[in-house]
Amino acid sequence: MAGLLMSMVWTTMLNRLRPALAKVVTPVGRTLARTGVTPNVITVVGTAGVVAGALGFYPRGELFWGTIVITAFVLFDMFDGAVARITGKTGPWGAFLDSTMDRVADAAIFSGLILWFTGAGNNALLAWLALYCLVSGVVISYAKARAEGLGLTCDVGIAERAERLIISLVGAGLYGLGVPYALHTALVVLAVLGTITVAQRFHTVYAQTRAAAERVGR
Ligand SMILES: CCCCCCCC/C=C\CCCCCCCC(=O)OC[C@H](COP(=O)(O)O[C@@H]1[C@H](O)[C@H](OP(=O)(O)O)[C@@H](O)[C@H](O)[C@H]1O)OC(=O)CCCCCCC/C=C\CCCCCCCC
Ligand SMILES: Nc1ccn([C@@H]2O[C@H](COP(=O)(O)O)[C@@H](O)[C@H]2O)c(=O)n1
Ligand SMILES: [Mg+2]
Ligand SMILES: [Mg+2]
Repeated sequence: MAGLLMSMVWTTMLNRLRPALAKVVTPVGRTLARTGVTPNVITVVGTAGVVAGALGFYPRGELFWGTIVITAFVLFDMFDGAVARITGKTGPWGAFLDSTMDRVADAAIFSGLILWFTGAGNNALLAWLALYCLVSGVVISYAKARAEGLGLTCDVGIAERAERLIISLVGAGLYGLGVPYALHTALVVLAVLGTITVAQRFHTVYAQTRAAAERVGR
C-alpha cells in the first residue's frame, strides 16, 4: 500500500514534469528540424532502435545494455511530435504512425524479457509478470484508441506509456546491474498500476456512454 501511494505521488510528479520537459524538447526539436530530418523518419528510426535493443540484448540476458539502447531510442518519441509541430507537418498519418509504432516498441520490450525468462533466464515468475504487463499495456492503449474512434475521450490513467516505460526500464536496468528483485518489484508495481489504469479507462468510457444514453432517455 505504501509502495502504491509512493507510485501515485511519483506519477503526479511526472505529470508536473511534462511542461518543464517541453522546454528541453522544443529547442532540440528545432535543431533537428533544421537538419531536414522528417518526423516520420524519427518515429521509424526510434522504433527500429527500441526493437533492436529489446530483441537483440534482452533474449541473451543482457538486461543492462538492452535497457541503455532502448532508453536512447525510446526518447526519439518525444522529438517526432516536436519536429512535426515546428515544421508544420502534423497530420493524421503521422499521428497514426506514432501511436502504432509505440505499440510495436512496447511489445518488443516485454517480448525480449519474456524470451529471456522462458529460456536460459529460467524464471517463470518474471516471465508471467512480463506477460501480464505486456497484455495490460495493450488493453490500456486499445481502450483509448477505441474510445477515441467512437468520439469519446479517454485521457486518464495513473500509468500511461511514459510511466510504464520508466518503471519497466528502471527495473530491467537495475536488475541487469545485479540489484536483487529490482525487476520483480518493478513488474509487480507495473501490473498493479496497469490494472488500475485499465479500470480508470473503463470507468471514464462507461460514464460517458451512460451520460449519452441518459440524454436520449435510454
Ligand atoms: C541503472 C539503470 C539505468 C536504466 C536507465 C533507464 C531509465 C529510464 C528512464 C527514462 C526513460 C524515459 C522513457 C520515457 C519516454 C517517453 C516516450 C514517450 O512516450 O513520449 C511520447 C509521449 C506522449 O506521446 P503521445 O501522446 O503521442 O503518446 C501516446 C501514448 O503512447 C498513449 O499511451 P497509452 O498510455 O494509451 O498506452 C497512446 O494511447 C497513444 O497512442 C500515444 O500516441 O510523451 C510524453 O509522454 C512526454 C512526457 C515524457 C516524460 C518522460 C520523462 C522522462 C524523464 C527523463 C528523461 C530525460 C529526458 C531528457 C531529454 C534530453 C534530451 C537532450
Ligand atoms: N511522425 C509523427 C509523429 C508525431 N506527429 C504528431 O505529434 C503528435 C505526438 O507527438 P509526441 O511528441 O507527443 O509523440 C501526434 O499526435 C501527431 O500529431 C506527427 O505528425 N508525425
Ligand atoms: Mg512521438
Ligand atoms: Mg510514439
